[in-house]
Amino acid sequence: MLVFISLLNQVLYEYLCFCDMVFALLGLFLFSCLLQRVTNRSCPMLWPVMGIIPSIFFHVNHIYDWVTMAFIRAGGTFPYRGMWMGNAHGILTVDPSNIEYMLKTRFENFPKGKYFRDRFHDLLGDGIFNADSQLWKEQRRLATIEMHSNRFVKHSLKTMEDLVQNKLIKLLDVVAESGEKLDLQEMLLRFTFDNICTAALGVDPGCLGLNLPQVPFAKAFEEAAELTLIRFLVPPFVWKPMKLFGLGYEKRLKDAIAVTNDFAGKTVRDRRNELDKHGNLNGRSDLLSRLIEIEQNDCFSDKFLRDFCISLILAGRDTSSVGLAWFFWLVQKNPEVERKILMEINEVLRCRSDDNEEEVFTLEELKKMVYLQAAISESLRLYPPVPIDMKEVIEDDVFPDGSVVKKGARVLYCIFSMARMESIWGKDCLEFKPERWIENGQFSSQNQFKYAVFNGGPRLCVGKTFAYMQMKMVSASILQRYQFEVVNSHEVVPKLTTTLYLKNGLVVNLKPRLVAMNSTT
Ligand code: HEM
Repeated sequence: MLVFISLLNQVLYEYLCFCDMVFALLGLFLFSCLLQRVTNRSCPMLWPVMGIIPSIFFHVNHIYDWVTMAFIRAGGTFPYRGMWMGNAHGILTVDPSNIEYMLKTRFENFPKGKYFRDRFHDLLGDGIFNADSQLWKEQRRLATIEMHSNRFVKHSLKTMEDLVQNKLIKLLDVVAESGEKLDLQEMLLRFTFDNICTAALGVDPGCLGLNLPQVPFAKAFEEAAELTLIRFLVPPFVWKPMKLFGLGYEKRLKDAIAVTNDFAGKTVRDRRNELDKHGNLNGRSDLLSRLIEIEQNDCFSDKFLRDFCISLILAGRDTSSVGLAWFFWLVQKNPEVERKILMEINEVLRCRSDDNEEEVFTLEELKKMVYLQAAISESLRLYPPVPIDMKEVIEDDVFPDGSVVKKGARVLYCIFSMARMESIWGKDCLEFKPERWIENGQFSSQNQFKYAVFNGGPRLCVGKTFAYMQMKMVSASILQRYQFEVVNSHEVVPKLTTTLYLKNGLVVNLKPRLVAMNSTT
């Protein structure tokens, strides 16, 4: 009996000790939460052990709205921390002076960094989109010279004209005639993939065929890009062994990257053979051919050329199509803006000489479309294709607003939320208002760091001119010919990923625009 009582005592004692420990931990937890709330009231909660993760988890269904409110409450910048031992820490900001400091003033201290590079290296290698320092500098120099040359501008305009006239319009005619619904975003994604491949590689993959074919290169590219993003969600101690042993999604990623590399690698080899055979590539103006022609003493390896092209395709593939999809949605919701765009197109067409039978627009005509440019810029402001971006910190630093960052931290800047800050865009920041881009009848551009849609500083998007030309050509050609209506029950919400896709696409009904273009409706 005595033994039994002493055993019971022992168990009771250990139970009470355990309860004490649980209560002590709970107390500590509550105390840390309280301390956090008291000392950092205006910033999102950083939970003990889990950091900001529970806050994100609670708001995941409306994360953009939540983070925007968090910026407003915090005055533009707040600190974050990931899971204990995960080494993720830094700040989130929408403050234009911080962004200028990071992207321009202290550019060298805020590279893309190892975190980004490690995850993207299998797909992008050392391509411009994934490189820093010297490796980046040389590619940037080449890209800037070639992409802004008259030859490339003419070539890209020609590729856009051909695609719009011979494929996009034909496809949309068929759909409009059939009366079937159409996912406009899907169609635009196909368009921009064909367009960037033709411009960069000189090869049209044919995604915009009338039967909307599954193109293995396009499918593999899309899969490789999507699966790479999983590496940002799972910790390295999970994805690295999976990669090593070829398990799960890492196996699919490896296969998709192999298809992508084979296609791009073969294109590089074929082009070199063509040069050997004919002695020049005069008939070709795509970027790959230009680089092969200007290189001296074979200084670019096949891998360098392949990586360069793959980076360019990744950067120019979905950004403008996603931007266009949001643009069409906003225009449909704002008939007055649509009316003004049509008036402008009409005016441009009226100036054409009688013998101009062109079905698409010339560069000069696109340049005249000031209101369209303003409407596109305004739609990119509200729905930036790259909604959030990130840089790594090399050395401890202090931002203009006083925020301190430590070496190894990461700075995230939320371009989506910037558009919704009264402090940046004024009281009407939430309105779709192309007029804010027009001064004395001319397009008036905004400061790069307030409008960071195309990034800013030395790493400003190198495809910006291309993107505007493409978006103006496509939107003017479509609006000129068709009326469209987003189907009634269709839910338009952003997808949670690094590019701001419409989660459910943009499903519309198309009708030929019967009203003559010299009318304004
Ligand atoms: C609306 C369309 C576009 C938007 C909003 C956009 C936005 C951006 C942004 C935010 C970056 C910086 C990314 C970073 O460093 O983290 C960037 C870089 C880049 N973009 Fe674009 N882009 C667009 C279209 C294009 C197109 C069509 C091309 C190619 C023809 C292109 C080529 C590039 C390249 C090569 C870079 C890397 C530049 C560098 O790191 O020096 N972009 N773009």
